[in-house]
Amino acid sequence: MMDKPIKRIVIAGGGTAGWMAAAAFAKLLGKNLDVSLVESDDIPTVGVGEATIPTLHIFHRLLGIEEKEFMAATNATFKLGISFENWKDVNQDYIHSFGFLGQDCWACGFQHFWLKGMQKGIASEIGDYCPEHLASRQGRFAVMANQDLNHAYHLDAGLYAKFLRNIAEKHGAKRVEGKIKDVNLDDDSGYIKSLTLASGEVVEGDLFLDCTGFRGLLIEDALHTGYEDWSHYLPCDSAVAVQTKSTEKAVPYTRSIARESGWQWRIPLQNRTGNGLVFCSKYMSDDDAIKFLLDNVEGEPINTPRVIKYKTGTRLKHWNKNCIAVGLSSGFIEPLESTGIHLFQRAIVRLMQLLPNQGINQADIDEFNQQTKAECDNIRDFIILHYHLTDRTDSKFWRYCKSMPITDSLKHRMDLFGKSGRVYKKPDDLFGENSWIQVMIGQGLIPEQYHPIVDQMSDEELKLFLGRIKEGTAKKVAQWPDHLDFIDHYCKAKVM
Ligand SMILES: Cc1cc2nc3c(=O)[nH]c(=O)nc-3n(C[C@H](O)[C@H](O)[C@H](O)COP(=O)(O)OP(=O)(O)OC[C@H]3O[C@@H](n4cnc5c(N)ncnc54)[C@H](O)[C@@H]3O)c2cc1C
Repeated sequence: MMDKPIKRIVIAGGGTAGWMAAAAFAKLLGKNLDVSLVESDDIPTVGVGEATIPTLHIFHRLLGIEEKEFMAATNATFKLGISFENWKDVNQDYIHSFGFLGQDCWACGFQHFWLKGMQKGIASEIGDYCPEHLASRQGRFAVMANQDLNHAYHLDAGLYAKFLRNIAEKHGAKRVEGKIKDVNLDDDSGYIKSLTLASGEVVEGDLFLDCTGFRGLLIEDALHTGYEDWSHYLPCDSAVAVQTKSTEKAVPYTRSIARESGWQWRIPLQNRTGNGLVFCSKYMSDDDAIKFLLDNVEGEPINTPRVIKYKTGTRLKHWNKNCIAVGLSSGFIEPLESTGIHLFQRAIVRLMQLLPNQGINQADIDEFNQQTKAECDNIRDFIILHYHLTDRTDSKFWRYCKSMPITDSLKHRMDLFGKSGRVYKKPDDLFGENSWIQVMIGQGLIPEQYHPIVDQMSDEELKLFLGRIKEGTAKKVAQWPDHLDFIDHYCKAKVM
């Protein structure tokens, strides 16, 4: 253990994770902490990670970030959910929106009322009862007083890091340019003492955040923490990314299009579109993936496609000795539900909440690792669900996904929903009931029965109940302007 108080935080790496951490520590704890960030201009950031989820609001509120200013600075658009195309089967689509479905009652969720409505032919698709879902389909968006749409953003990752760097430096964080050559450990404790840069400069610290991306220079190369491999559940291990000129109006959702050996993303920004193909190298070569992606983008490419290799899984400990892995150094689940930046933010806020005052103790480390593991396990299950619960058998990749072993926890969730339409949120669940319901139904799992309380309503009452919610949703959404028109007056990018 380390007895001395923590006074110096050293962040290794200046990608999204590094600058998020630097901005948060400098702004929120910087009066008593010395925050420095080491990065090398010679080592590029991974340069992807442009779709977010609504929890980013929490991080921005903590940092006092104003939405309009942040959106204009990062060419951001709004995101109300993800359109999953070809996932259940070829030519079958659904939307996982960030919104709430219909109206629950004390005994059960809205899906039970909807289910009976469908059986009786008096209900329509479940998204008709959710404003975020309907607004996605209609390409509308608005921020209005007393009417908070659950939204996130599509942003330019490079500009976001720059935006956060300004905040970090304004609050006293120091940037050190240089390539980390050696990580120096204390002979007795094995704790990290310092980093030696290629220039010979030595950067000393008390607590080190490893934000060096997939390299994991501190957490793995120096501390040999180990990795839990999830590739048997999440077999995609490669991605190719390319940016293109915009050809159409930016939609307020991410597109995720299932392909023969993986899936393709399309993320619309104000000035361009981010595209990528996530694929499994066992079934597709890098060259084929590049060709496939270029053949399936709209708009002229504005950079050269880049292939990124990874192994899905998680670090065995996210906090080891005096080093905390934040960002891709901590593991990688998969970008399907845009959970990367959320996990960085959780690691940073969790660390600040558990930050020891007088030295590091094992109880804090264990608590941090236990909370992180529970959160990652739940997200992993949610992602596996999309791949496993499919009718697709048209390629080796999809046949593997459909028949692969899944975790007991996911099996239980699927059985519970399939039998009785029930979903329970676990304490560490990032994705709430509405998310699980939309994806399970979207992927084709329709519950066998609805809750008996639904029969308290006559068919006529049920029809009125469902009709009232559907009409109210449609009326509300019809008032909102076109997504891009709204952006134009609300947060138009300064430089396009
Ligand atoms: C294909 C793909 C798609 C993704 N999509 C999303 C998404 O849509 N939404 C989402 O939330 N997340 C997504 N992510 C996850 C994540 O948000 C991004 O990958 C994120 O940009 C990674 O940031 P990072 O800071 O961990 O790593 P990096 O961007 O790789 O940054 C590493 C930093 O470490 C520095 N560094 C490394 N070695 C040294 C050294 N020896 N000396 C000095 N400096 C060094 C580099 O210079 C760099 O600054 C995606 C990830 C992948 C792989």
